[in-house]
Amino acid sequence: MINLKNYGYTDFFERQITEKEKELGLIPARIISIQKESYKLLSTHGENNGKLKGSVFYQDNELKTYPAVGDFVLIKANNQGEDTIYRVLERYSAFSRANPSLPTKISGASAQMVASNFDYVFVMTSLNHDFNLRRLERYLTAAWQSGGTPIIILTKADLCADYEEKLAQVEEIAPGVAVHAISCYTGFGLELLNRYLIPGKTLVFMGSSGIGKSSLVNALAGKELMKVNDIREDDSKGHHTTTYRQLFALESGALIIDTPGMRELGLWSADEGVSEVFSDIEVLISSCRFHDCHHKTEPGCAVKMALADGTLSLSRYQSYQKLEKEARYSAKKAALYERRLQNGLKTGKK
Ligand SMILES: Nc1nc2c(ncn2[C@@H]2O[C@H](COP(=O)(O)OP(=O)(O)OP(=O)(O)O)[C@@H](O)[C@H]2O)c(=O)[nH]1
Ligand SMILES: [Zn+2]
Repeated sequence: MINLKNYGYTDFFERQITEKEKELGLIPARIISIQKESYKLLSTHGENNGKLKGSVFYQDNELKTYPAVGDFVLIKANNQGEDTIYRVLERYSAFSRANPSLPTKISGASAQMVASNFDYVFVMTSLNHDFNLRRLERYLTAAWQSGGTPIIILTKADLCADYEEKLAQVEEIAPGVAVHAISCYTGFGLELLNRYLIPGKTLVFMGSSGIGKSSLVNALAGKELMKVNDIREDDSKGHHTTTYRQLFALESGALIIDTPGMRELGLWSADEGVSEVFSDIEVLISSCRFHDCHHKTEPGCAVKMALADGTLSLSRYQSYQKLEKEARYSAKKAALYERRLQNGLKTGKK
């Protein structure tokens, strides 16, 4: 019999099951892949296909949370055919695709969830063409916001003569985040990643196409689980090779989620994430003489001073301003939507 604990099931989920649900005979399962409308599940009964319980999911479209890969759901197991999915248990971390008109916080249904219940987010960029600190900041912001712990992975170290300098640049923009330079070709740096391959813990990968995600998955697995796309190194224009959604276990007992949606993540709402990534700037701001300082002409402005003496680079400050503005914008949208939703509920409309 399968022990769901080996697949990340914890008390956090167990506590969410009501007495009534237990009486109904519902049991937990983890979603391990989704293809169109068809779900693949893992429960104590083993692997099976599942379908949504229609009466629960289709009537209440706006508020229902649809399952994503990584979710723990409650099912009625069926030994003859498909299991029936009753509901999605609350997630401790999640990524969803950008949908600015329907913020994820409020509507799990419309903002498409692409992965959930992961512990580590491998934020990846290659040390050659893809290397871009500003993009890394955006990924990092989204990673913090997802609820997972970001780990930065700089790939293709074998193609970069000055990787130590780049590593230092990354450490500067990512205070408190572990940064690893690796090469899947030479094996350089890979053994240091073993510390994240903990039984029952789930990993996701974030990064542009062609930076070596599949190669890393294969290296960690010790065998070819993912097809590696052979792109020419001189143009770096890989195309998406992974077209199926999956959650699978490595020999170490760690779990990996790799879904196509993870590869298309944008940055939509970064409210909490921004202060994590730019904590140095937030510290500066808090030491401006005026608490409502605009960091323009005010005397005693710590930001202006840091910009002047070079402790804060202009590009980093500009990137902070941009993300902070986006975060404020999406927070406003979220609030507006929430108000509309509540008004709708009060008047009985949905
Ligand atoms: N030089 C070098 N090339 C690498 C390394 N890792 C991967 N590559 C190459 O980079 C290309 C892309 O690798 P993939 O692992 O398919 O990258 P991916 O991020 O999974 O790409 P998508 O599936 O398109 O998202 C392939 O040609 C790999 O052989 C490395 O450590 N060093
Ligand atoms: Zn100021």
